[in-house]
Amino acid sequence: MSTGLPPPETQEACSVSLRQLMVNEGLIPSPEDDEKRRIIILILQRIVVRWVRIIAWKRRLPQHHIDATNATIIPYGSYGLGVHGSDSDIDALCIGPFFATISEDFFIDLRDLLKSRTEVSEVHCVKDAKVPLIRFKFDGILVDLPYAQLRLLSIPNVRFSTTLLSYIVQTLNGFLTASVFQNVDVLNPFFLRGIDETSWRSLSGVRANQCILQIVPSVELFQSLLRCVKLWAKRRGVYGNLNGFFGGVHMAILAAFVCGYNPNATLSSLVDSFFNTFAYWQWPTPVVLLRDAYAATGSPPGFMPIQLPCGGSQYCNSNVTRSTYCKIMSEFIRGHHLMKGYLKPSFNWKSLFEPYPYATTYAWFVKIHLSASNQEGFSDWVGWVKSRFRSLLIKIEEVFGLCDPNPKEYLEACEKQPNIVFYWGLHLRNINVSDIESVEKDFLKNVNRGSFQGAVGIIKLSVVQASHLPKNVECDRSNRSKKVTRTCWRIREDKQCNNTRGYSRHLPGYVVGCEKMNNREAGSTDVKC
Ligand SMILES: Nc1ncnc2c1ncn2[C@@H]1O[C@H](COP(=O)(O)OP(=O)(O)OP(=O)(O)O)[C@@H](O)[C@H]1O
Ligand SMILES: [Mg+2]
Ligand SMILES: [Mg+2]
Repeated sequence: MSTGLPPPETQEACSVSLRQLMVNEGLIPSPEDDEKRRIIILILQRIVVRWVRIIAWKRRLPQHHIDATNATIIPYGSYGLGVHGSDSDIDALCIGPFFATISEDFFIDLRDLLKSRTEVSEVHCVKDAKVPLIRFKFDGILVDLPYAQLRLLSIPNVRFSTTLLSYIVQTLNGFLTASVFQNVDVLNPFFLRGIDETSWRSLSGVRANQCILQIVPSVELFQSLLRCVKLWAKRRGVYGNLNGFFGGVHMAILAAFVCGYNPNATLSSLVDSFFNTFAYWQWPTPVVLLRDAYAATGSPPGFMPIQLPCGGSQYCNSNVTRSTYCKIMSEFIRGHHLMKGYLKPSFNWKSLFEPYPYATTYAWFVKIHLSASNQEGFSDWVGWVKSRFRSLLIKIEEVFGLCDPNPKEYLEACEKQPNIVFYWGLHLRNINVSDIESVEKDFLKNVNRGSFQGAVGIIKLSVVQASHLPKNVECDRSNRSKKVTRTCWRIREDKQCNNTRGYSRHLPGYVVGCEKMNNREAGSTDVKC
C-alpha cells in the first residue's frame, strides 16, 4: 500500500544535491578557518584569566584567592551553534567573578588588555546596548564580547562546552557558601541567583543556544537546515534585524522549531517543512520552542514574535514592520511554492536561492546616502544611523506605502569621501518625489535626538528610478577605501569581493505595538497587507 510519501531514496538524493550546493556556495568554513577561530577562543580564554587575576590583585584579595580566581569564555551565536560562515563574527560571552565589575574592570581594564595585543584592532565598547559588549577584531575576525558577572570566585574554563566538569565556589566576605561541586552547569539557576539584570541578559544567548541544541533531534541536520535557510534569507533580502528582517537568532529558532516537529526527516524534507510551516503560520501567534515558558508569558510583542528559548518569557528583539512582514511572508510563500516540486527530476535548488531581483521588481527606490569627510569614526556613525532605520522605514511607510529595505549596502565609487548607499524599493508606481523631504527631515531629527557622541556625517535621502541603480550591486574593492565599515550586513554575491561583514554598533530597540495582519492567501505569492 502506498504511504503517499516519496521513497526515501528520492529524499536522500535530493538532500545530497542540496548538500553539494552548500559546499559550492562556500557555506561550510574551511578547516583552517575553524582552527583560527578555535585558537582565538583559546587566546581570549587566557586573556580573561590574566585579566581577573590582575583585578583580584588590584582589589587586594588574599593570594590564595588570586590563585583560585578565574574567568571563562563561552562561544554562542552562530559560532556556538556550529553554523558560522567564513564571514560570521565570533560571539563569545565572558563570565567573570563577583569582584570584576562591568563598568570599570571589563570596559576599562579588559579593553586596555585587549588593545595591547598586536592581533587586536578596532576595539569599541558598546555600553548603551541591551547587551553591552566589547567589539573588536582579532586577527581580522570580528568578535562580540559581552560580560556576565556571577557571584562566584572561580569560573573554570569551559571552552566549547557549557557544562562544567567541576568548579569551586568559595566563601569570601561571607558572600558565598564554601562547597565543591562536580559536573555542574554554570547556567544552573542555582548559580545565577542574585546576578544583575545585564548579566542575565548577556547569558540569554548562551542559554538559548544550549536549549536549541538540546531540543533538536539531530544537531547535524539542524545545522545544515539553518545554513540553508540563512543562505535563502540573505539571497532573498530578508536577513538583517536592523532592516526589519530576521537575524541569526530568529532563523535558528525557526529552524529548531521545524527540526523538533520532524524527528525522522531528511535535510530536503526539512527545508520543505520549513517553508510549509511558516508560509501558513498565523502570526502574531508566537513561535515557541519551550511550551512551559510560553504559558507564563503575556501578549507577545510585534508582528512576528519569536520567543527566546532561555527560560523566562523573553522574546527576540525584532524590528519587523508592516512592510518587512509582507516581504518575509511573500518569500516564505514563494519558497513553499517552489518546494512543492522539489522531488521532481527537473527541480534545481538554485531557484530557491535566486538573488532577489530588486531592479525589475520596483520602479522607484528611496536612496539613502551616508557620507563623511574622513574615515575616522565613520563606521561608528553609520552604525548609529542604522540603529535608527526602523523609524525611517515607518516614516516611509506613512508617506510612500510599503517599502522593501534592501539590506545590501552599496558604494558610490566615484566619490572620494567615505560613503555608504542603500536603495530601498517602493511599491507605489506613481509617487510624489518631493515627499521625500518630509521623510528626510523626520529622520534627521530622529538621528540627532540620540546620545551619539562621535563625529557625525551627512545623510541625504532622495527618490530615484530603477534605472539609477548601480549596475554592479556589490562593492568594487578597487574603489573602496581601505578601512571598510563594520556597520552593516554585507551579502556575499560576488565571489571576487572580499567578504567583510559589518555590524551596527547599537542593538536596535524593541518593536513598539502590535498590528494584526489580514490572513493571507497561501495559494498566492502576493501577500495582501
Ligand atoms: N534581536 C535579538 N534578540 C535576541 N537576541 C539576539 C538578537 N540579536 C542577537 N542576539 C543574540 O546574540 C547572538 C549573536 O547574534 P548575531 O547577530 O551575531 O547573530 P548570529 O546568530 O551569530 O548569526 P551570524 O552568523 O549572522 O553572526 C544571537 O545568537 C543571540 O543570542
Ligand atoms: Mg554572530
Ligand atoms: Mg554578533
